[in-house]
Amino acid sequence: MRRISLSRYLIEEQRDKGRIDADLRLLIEVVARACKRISLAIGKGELGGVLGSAGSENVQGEVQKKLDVLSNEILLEANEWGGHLAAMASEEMEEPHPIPNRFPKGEYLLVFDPLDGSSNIDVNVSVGTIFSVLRCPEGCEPGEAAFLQPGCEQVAAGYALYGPTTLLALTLGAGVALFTLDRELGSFILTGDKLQIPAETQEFAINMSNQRHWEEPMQRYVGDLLAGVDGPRAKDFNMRWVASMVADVHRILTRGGVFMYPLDARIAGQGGKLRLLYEANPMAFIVEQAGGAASDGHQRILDIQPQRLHQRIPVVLGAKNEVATVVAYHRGN
Ligand SMILES: O=P(O)(O)OC[C@H]1O[C@](O)(COP(=O)(O)O)[C@@H](O)[C@@H]1O
Ligand SMILES: [Mg+2]
Ligand SMILES: [Mg+2]
Repeated sequence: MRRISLSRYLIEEQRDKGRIDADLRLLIEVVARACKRISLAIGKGELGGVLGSAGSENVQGEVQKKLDVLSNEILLEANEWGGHLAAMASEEMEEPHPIPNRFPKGEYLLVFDPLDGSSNIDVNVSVGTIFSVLRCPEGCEPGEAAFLQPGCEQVAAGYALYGPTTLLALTLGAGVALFTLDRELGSFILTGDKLQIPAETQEFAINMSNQRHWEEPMQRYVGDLLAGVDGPRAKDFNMRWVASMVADVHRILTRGGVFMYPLDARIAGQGGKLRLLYEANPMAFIVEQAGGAASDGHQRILDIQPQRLHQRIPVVLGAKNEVATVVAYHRGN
């Protein structure tokens, strides 16, 4: 593998392969720079005064951590003046944030979960940032309607994982590349290319404490996994649950598996737990680009037409054959 920097990788994608234009290249550079700043803030922990609650709630009624607010501000501030965007939207903001008139504007839309896995911050477990890039439709007003595009329209998506090392996974629609932050150089360096998720797996990720609230097909499916070698699946399954989607999806990208956050009776009214535009769609894009699949249990996530900016959906993603099996259980097969 050529240990090239993210900048060099993006220049090659633009100049040699013609996959992206200069604006998209620079936009991703800005997002990566913001992720480096978030990584530094997280690394300081208690010493940087960044742990704990911010004493506020976001639009979805969730208590905001100081790092939720800080990460959102870092991403907003870094991208505002870049000149490549029409607007941004985030988990932490009720409405989209149009680029102020004093800054140059571009034709892209950026939507992000600035800090994913907030419940893990204070216990020093991996968290991440998830982002998705869309094109602002021709002549669009950069309001909510502009963002309501199905995930198959994404032109780029990625996540930063702030773990023992800081990683950046990126897709531009032609495979998934992985970069590791070299802390001395301050650069993301290519350490994985054309990542592939094996079609078969014996590992699943789900919050088992919600079991009694799931719908019948999910109860049956997970019941059959737990029955192991003596059950209908005739093999033993291992289970992992970090409770940071970025970390759980990254494990699947690295060693395979299936990740699920299904509908449960308590959250049925809100459609699910995970957010379509800035959690499910970017992760579905990455997983499909790595040869995996992503479904809400019934249909391909990337085909879903969003109705609202903060819409939630059930998510099943990872190993292609295992996702197909989950869908078959939902069809009653
Ligand atoms: O606490 P639970 O129910 O296990 O849920 C964990 C899920 O919630 C999330 O933390 C939601 O993300 P936020 O921290 O951005 O709200 C996912 O990352 C994770 O998969
Ligand atoms: Mg999240
Ligand atoms: Mg979040």
